[in-house]
Amino acid sequence: MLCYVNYKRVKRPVEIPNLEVEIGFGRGDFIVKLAKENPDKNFFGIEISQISIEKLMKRVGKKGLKNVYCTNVDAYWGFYFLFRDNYVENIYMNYPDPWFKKRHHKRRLTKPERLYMFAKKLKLGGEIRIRTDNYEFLEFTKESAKVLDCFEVEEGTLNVKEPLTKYEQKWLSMGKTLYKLILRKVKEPKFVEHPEVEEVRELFPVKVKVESVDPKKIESREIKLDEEVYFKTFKVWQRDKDFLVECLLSEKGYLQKFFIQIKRKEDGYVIDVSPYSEVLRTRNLQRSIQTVAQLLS
Ligand SMILES: C[S@@+](CC[C@H](N)C(=O)[O-])C[C@H]1O[C@@H](n2cnc3c(N)ncnc32)[C@H](O)[C@@H]1O
Repeated sequence: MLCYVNYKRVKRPVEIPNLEVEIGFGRGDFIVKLAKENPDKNFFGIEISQISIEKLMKRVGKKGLKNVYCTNVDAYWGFYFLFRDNYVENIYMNYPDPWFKKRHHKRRLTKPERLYMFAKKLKLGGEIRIRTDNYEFLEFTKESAKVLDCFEVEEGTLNVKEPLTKYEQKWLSMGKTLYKLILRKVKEPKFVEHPEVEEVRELFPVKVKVESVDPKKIESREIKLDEEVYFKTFKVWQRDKDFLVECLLSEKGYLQKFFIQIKRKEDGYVIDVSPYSEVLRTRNLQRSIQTVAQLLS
């Protein structure tokens, strides 16, 4: 959930001083070590794996660390929504998925549009510190950095005495060569086209004047709302005269799962996002509510 950090609601942009961010912390060994060794700094982990989040929070709680934050979202959108420009002191990526196949390169964390977002939010003089076992990934990242034209680049092989993370341990035990790549921000990045999501101040409920609701009209539908914007409905639950629709909205890769409620009123039904769903209010979320209304009427 985007507006939550450790299940506590946070205001956006995040106001946490001396902040460093680890992307894809996995088991969390590195971020926990950093936090213990640097009590005067704060560390923010971004992970798409919910299990990793749960594990990190448990560990942080047990150790009583007060300087670790984390959130469960894709790193690009985490940076996009949470941080101000020129805010983050350093960014760490340890052994990001290399996505070997060419057709999967678009998933790489360091493709230009993603690196652009990380660079924008990084302070001048701050560094993106990457470790990888995959030289081709390192070369790819250097190419992206060239496009942005805002980094001083430093690279080399790693001489590791004590493994930092689970993956580092794994690659070392296999005798692999490990590499480091440091991208130091020395100026603002050149503009690169990147995905954006339009937020709105409020979502408005939509009224439909129908006698009854036929769940078949709204169940298991997939509707393309725009380029790279898909709205899906799944199951519909009925409770007395009201309904709840399970929904998914994918906007340029930013995913929201939520429920839409359809409430019986005297002269028809009112359709709105369920108060039990935590959502980011976007233009396309409003269109999703309108779409359900259209399907019903
Ligand atoms: C190969 S593992 C490395 C884990 C850890 N850094 C280590 O060295 O042991 C990659 C991690 O990145 C996370 N990840 C992949 N894509 C991500 C994304 N777009 N945003 C945030 N985390 C991501 C995965 O869930 C996984 O935990």
